[in-house]
Amino acid sequence: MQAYSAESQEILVDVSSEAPHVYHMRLNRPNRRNAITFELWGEMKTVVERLEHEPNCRVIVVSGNGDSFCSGIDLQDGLSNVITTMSNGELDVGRRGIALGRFLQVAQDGFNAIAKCQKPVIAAVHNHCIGVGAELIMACDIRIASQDANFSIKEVDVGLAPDVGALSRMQKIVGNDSWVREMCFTCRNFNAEEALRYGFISRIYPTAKETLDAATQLAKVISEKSPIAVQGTKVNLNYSRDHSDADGQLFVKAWNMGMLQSEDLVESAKAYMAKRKPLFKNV
Ligand SMILES: CC/C=C\C=C\CC(=O)SCCNC(=O)CCNC(=O)[C@H](O)C(C)(C)COP(=O)(O)OP(=O)(O)OC[C@H]1O[C@@H](n2cnc3c(N)ncnc32)[C@H](O)[C@@H]1OP(=O)(O)O
Repeated sequence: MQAYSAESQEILVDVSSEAPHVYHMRLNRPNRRNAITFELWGEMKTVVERLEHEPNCRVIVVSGNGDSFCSGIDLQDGLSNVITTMSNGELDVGRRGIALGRFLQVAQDGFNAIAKCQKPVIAAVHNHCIGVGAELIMACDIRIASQDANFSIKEVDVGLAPDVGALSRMQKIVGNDSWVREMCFTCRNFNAEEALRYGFISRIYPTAKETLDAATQLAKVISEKSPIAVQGTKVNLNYSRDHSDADGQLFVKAWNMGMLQSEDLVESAKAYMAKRKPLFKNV
């Protein structure tokens, strides 16, 4: 499954399946350090939604081809539409605003597709993870990185408030609000060790290859579990993060009133008693 650029026929987001039930989605603009364009955001949404509806896919790994994970928005091609819209003298301020909103929505939709996808998404980061690259991984469920990874919430340095998820997600990922604000206001680089210390990532590996191998291994472990239970866990973690305890518990009770009736509960118990690995059907 590939997502081609309509303009250049470039593969912007490369998808492969390297293990049963594990799909690997790579940002594929290595000559631009995987800088993101609006076209790539659109392709990302298409790819993630396709994988969400692919019964064989249970876990998604995201990485970047080439020397860096992602160097942020494409400062050449990514901002040209925005700048053209802003300087369109034929539109009044309200119409320019609405047109800009449409671009921002495409960007948000690209990453929201990852956050909303019922299947866990694991980010394997190496080297640069800048601006919207850092916002991308904030939409993922699990973030791991190589020793050389370096991050920055760079948006203020290009004159805007981060608007593709950092301001709504970063405080929920990281418990230290003071550190979050420092990173967002100063745009300074932080390395893998600092990211790990503050809980922005959960593991560090020596090299990019080892990080990707570890992400794939982690994905395999998750993919062998009941897909009903794993996807239910993601849906409910997302729901409970944004609701009260009482609402969260009501939601998971309603969820399990349906999902407990799947054959996965019985299969898990049978496998335990028979001292064998459980086998679960695709969903
Ligand atoms: C809707 C939201 C609107 C805006 C949101 C913005 C949020 C952001 O993402 S802000 C962050 C923007 N990104 C940056 O400021 C980073 C810019 N790039 C760099 O600083 C460096 O390239 C680097 C990532 C530190 C890597 O440096 P190095 O290893 O020395 O490689 P280079 O020779 O610089 O890069 C190779 C090649 O890639 C091109 N490139 C790299 N990043 C971008 C980019 N973000 N946009 C466009 N092109 C990029 C670079 O120009 C080089 O191209 P050549 O043609 O080979 O010269």
